[in-house]
Amino acid sequence: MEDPWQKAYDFAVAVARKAGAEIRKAGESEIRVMTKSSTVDLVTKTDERVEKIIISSLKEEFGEDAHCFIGEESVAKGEPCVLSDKPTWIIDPVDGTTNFKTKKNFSFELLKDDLFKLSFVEFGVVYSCLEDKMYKARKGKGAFCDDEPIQVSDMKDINKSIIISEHGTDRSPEKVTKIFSTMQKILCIPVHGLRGSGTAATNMCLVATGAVEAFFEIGIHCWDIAAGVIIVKEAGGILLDVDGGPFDLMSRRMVSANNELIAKRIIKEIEIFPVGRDDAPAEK
Ligand SMILES: O=P(O)(O)O[C@H]1[C@H](O)[C@@H](O)[C@H](O)[C@H](O)[C@@H]1O
Ligand SMILES: [Mg+2]
Repeated sequence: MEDPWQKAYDFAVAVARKAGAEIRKAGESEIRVMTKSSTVDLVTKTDERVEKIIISSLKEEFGEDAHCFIGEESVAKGEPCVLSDKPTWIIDPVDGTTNFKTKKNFSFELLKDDLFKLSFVEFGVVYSCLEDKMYKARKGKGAFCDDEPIQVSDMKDINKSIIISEHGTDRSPEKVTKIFSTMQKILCIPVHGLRGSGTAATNMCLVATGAVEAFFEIGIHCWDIAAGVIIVKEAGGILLDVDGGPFDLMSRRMVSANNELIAKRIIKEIEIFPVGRDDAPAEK
C-alpha cells in the first residue's frame, strides 16, 4: 500500500539539513540574545529566521494551505498553539537556544515533525547540527540515527540507570524547590547518575539510542518533544505523564523511558507542580 507520508518525511529530513547549515553558519557570527516569557527563556534572530525558512519551504512544497503549523517562535508572537484534525507541523527551529548562544560545544537541535489528529504522530526528525547527526522515525517503521537503527536500553534495574532532567524556564522558588527535591530523591534511589544536555530533543534521542534510561520534565512545550516522542516510541521506549497516566503532548509534562518499570519508579519520586497547557486559551 502506498505510504502517504513518505514524501513529507523525506522532505522533512532535507529541510532539517538545510536549516541546520543555516544555524551552523549563524554560530560563526555574533549572537544577540533576546528574552521571551522570562529572563532565562532565550531567543535569537536565528531562531526566528530559521523557523520562517522551514515554514516557507514546507508551504512551497506542499501548498500554502495544505497543512497547519505550530512553531515555537510564531507562538511566542501570538500565533495559536492548537492541534486540529488537519496535518500539523510542529517546529522548534533551535532547541537549546541557551547552548547555542554560548557558541561552545554543546548540542542544539533542529526539529520538526508531523502530527495527524490529536495524539497521532506520523514522523519526527531531530537534526543535531553541530555533530551532524540526523535522528528520525516514521510510525511503524523504526527509529534511526544516520540511517542506522536505534534501540532503547534494555536495563530494568533503576539502581544501574542514568536519568536526565532539565530545569525549564521558570525560576519561581517554589517550582525550583520541587525540581531539586525530585532530583535529590531520584539520585538517592540511588541511580547511577543524573544528566541534562540543555535540549529536550537531544535528551529524547539519548533515551532512544540507549545512552540513558529516561528523560522527564515538567514545563516543556510540545515543540520541544513532538519529534522525540515518535523517535523514542519507535526505538522501543514509552511515554507517560508525570502522574503515571497517559502521555498528553499539550500538557507540558512528560516522562520518556526505555521501559515501564523504569518510568514508574521515577514517577514515584516526581513532585508535580502546576504548569498551564500549551493549548490553553490565550489570556485576555
Ligand atoms: O527550544 P528551547 O531552547 O527553548 O529549549 C528548551 C529545552 O528543550 C528544555 O528541555 C529546557 O528545559 C528549556 O525549557 C529550554 O528552553
Ligand atoms: Mg525547544
